[in-house]
Amino acid sequence: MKLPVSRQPAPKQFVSILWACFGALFIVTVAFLLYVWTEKRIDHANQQRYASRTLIEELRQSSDDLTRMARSYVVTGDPQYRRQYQEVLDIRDGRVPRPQGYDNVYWDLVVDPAKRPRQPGAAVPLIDLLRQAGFTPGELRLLTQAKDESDRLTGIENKALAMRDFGGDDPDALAAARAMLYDASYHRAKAAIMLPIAQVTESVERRTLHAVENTALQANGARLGFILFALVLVTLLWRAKRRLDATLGCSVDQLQQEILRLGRGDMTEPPPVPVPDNARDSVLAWLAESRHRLASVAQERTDALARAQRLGKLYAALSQCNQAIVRSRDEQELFASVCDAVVSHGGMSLAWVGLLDPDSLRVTPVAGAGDHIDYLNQQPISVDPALPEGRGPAAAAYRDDAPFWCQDFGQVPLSPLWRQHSERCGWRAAMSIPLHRHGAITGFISAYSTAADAFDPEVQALFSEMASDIEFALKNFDRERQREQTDERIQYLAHFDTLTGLPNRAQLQEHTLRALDQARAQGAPLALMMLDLDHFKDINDSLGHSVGDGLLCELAKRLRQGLREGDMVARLGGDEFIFVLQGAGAQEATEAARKIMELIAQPFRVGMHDLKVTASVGIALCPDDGDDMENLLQRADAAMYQVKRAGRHDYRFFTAAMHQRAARHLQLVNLLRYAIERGQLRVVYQPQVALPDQRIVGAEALLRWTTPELGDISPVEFIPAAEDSGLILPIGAWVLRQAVRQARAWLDAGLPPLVMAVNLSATQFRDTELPELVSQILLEEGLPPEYLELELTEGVALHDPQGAITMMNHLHERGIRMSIDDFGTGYSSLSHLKKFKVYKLKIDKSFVRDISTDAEDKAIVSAIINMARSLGLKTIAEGVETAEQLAFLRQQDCDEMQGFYFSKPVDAEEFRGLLADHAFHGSPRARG
Ligand SMILES: Nc1nc2c(ncn2[C@@H]2O[C@H](COP(=O)(O)O[C@H]3[C@@H](O)[C@H](n4cnc5c(=O)[nH]c(N)nc54)O[C@@H]3COP(=O)(O)O)[C@@H](O)[C@H]2O)c(=O)[nH]1
Repeated sequence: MKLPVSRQPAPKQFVSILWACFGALFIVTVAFLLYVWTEKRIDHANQQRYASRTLIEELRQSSDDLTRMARSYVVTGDPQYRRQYQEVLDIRDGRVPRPQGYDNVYWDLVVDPAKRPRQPGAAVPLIDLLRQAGFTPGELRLLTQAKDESDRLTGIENKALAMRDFGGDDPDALAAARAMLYDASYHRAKAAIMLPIAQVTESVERRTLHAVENTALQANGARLGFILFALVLVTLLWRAKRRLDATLGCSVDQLQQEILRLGRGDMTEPPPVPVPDNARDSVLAWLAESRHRLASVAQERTDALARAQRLGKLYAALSQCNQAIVRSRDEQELFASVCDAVVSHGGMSLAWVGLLDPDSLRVTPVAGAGDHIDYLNQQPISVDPALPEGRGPAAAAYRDDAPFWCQDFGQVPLSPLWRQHSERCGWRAAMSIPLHRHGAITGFISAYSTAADAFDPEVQALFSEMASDIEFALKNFDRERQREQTDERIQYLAHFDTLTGLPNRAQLQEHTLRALDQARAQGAPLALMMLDLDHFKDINDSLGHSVGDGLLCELAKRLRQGLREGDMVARLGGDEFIFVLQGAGAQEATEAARKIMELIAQPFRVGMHDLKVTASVGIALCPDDGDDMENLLQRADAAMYQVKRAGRHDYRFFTAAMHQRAARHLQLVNLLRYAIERGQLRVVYQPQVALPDQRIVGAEALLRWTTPELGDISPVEFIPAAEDSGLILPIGAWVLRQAVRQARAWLDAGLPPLVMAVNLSATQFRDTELPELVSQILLEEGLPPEYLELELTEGVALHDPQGAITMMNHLHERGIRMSIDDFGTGYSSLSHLKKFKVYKLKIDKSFVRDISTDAEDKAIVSAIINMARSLGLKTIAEGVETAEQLAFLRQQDCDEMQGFYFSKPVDAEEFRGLLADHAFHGSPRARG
């Protein structure tokens, strides 16, 4: 790895010195070699001097030896001397090898022949040795001269020797021979030999000494140079060492120690060899810096590794969290798993999840894992900044609605409370992330670490991802819970009535089937009872549906109380309830019905209202009236219907007669289906007369139905059947068209204009198509809308006052008049009446019937007329049959009347006659 070294030692000076050292070393070496060479030359000169002297000495010595041997032989006659003489001569002339050490042993040979050294050497003539010995030419010439003189002398000696050999002991011969060796000529010859030898010896001595001295002088010079440059070298080496020390900054050993530490990867601080102040640019400083950088790199690597491990753990925690999301069945399990994962895999000291109460701003821990978990129980946690416990990590996350990261408690100003906790638990870092649900903070996931800076950006990203995964899981839990609730709701709706909580039709059916099976199996009786509140519709219409619903709920409670063990009460809808009484015969059913009616008889408190209600109850028995649910229901219904017809507030058992009535109802519905197409319907008209002058001002269209099978059938009977079967819509439209068409016809016939009143049933009035239908018929039949009046019963108008107002407004906008029929039988309030777009109230004939005799009816009729007047409405009294009734109505300023007193409903032709008659006579005429 290349280190970014800012400062490096400059080794240039050291290198220069080092090169100088090498140079000096070279010179020292050369000087030394020179010195050695000169010393060798001195040795050589000395050797040459010695060799020269030895050869000269040999020449001189051999000459002397020859003289002595010759003289000894001549004097003694000893042949040994004769042989030795010859031997010396042979050696000198190179005829026999020269013995080793010949120069200094020769005399010994003479003394002891047994010990003569005879180590052979080379056989070289002395003259050749002299020539090779490096003598100068002058010297060699002198030596050659000496040798030549010696050889001449040898001739004399040989003559003397021969004389001794041949003369024997002859004294003359001896004397002559001796004279030859001792005479003056011999001595001159001898001197002629020694003189050149002496000259050469002197010359050689002088010359070789001079050479030795010269060479010694050169050797001294070389030695001096060697010493001088050796000193220079030492100086340079000392300087180099100084420079090296300065460059290194420490000793080489210390440097080696440092490098070895570096090599071993030992980066501990502080370094064993401190960097002196004056060595800031040294190798040691560089090494220290490099080691510091390497230590930083190593630390970074260690940190990165630790971070990678931490991230790895957190990824494992995230993975665990995701697995928990998939596996957890509820939030509690999820939160616990997530906390476990964060602590066991994410390396956190503590993790917890708390839920926020948005009202109190309290955070309640619901799951946690790790050390110091007791803290969660001991310490109340809040996000309210006004409280001391409301200034922790969760509060910070809540304040910003964003993750809160505290990297070091030591660096963050904490409230004393949180500082105390962090010190006690050893926490250094903390985080809290808000968890959202439905767009609002629902809680927090928080974690604590004993390591500072535990939440670097990657860790933060992981925790944030974990939090969004948890939010995703919460959303899923919500969806799942909603689905379960929906399923439960569906289940509930499938089996229970939502308003009262009683079993519904489905559950009733299941229960009844089981109960019937049981009854059949045991041969036991069973009673099925149907209850319907009397005039419940009026309560609904007049006091509103909420009051009606409240009443039904209270009623349901009471009905439940009246049940025996094993019995069931169900609500079929509206105010209709069914009882299944197991094991009940007529006696038990009667007791049950009475008990229930007594319970109902007690007033009900619903909101502000004290309501007194009664009920009609029909009872069917199994097996007498049937042994299946459908039959029993039908028959209980028929019995209850009969109670209603008979004036309500009673109970009745099913009888055969009821069965007939139910059958007739069914028959009517079936026949009514084809009544229009079979031409069985017709419309009759009853005049409406103005009271002041008894003019016919209107007509009420009333439907009549005659069948071949059943003859005339009263609208009182077939209109409810038409309502029940839905046939009232086509039939009502047919009536409307007939009436409008008739009104147009009368107008076209020139008869006085009148208003045609047509009854509207509840179903027709609730039909949103009604305004369009009416307009269309008026348009098609060509009747202006002001000639049409739609009669709506008070009950229908009050059933849904708001809907009635809307419908009336629509009709009013089209110019169609509305009136309220059967007024007085309902509970119309003035506020409603004011909003109803009606122009006339029709006083119900039940009040008119007794106005002559009943003071209460008089008062009611009078009140209705006055109220209508105050509201700007007209009044018409129906069912006027007598002159007394008429007189009272006129006295009360009632506007119009309708009744048998004037005319029964008649067909169109007859009505036309009435109109013509009336127009002609201008006065009323009672009809029978
Ligand atoms: N939705 C529709 N309802 C209709 C239609 N035709 C009739 N009806 C309603 O049927 C009820 C019975 O009607 P009906 O038998 O025709 O009786 C009407 C009159 O004959 C009767 N009346 C009139 N004057 C007298 C009287 O002096 N004495 C007496 N006992 N009865 C009398 O009143 C009936 C009219 O009542 P009302 O409509 O309230 O003015 C009845 O409720 C009809 O509304 C139809 O086409 N559609």
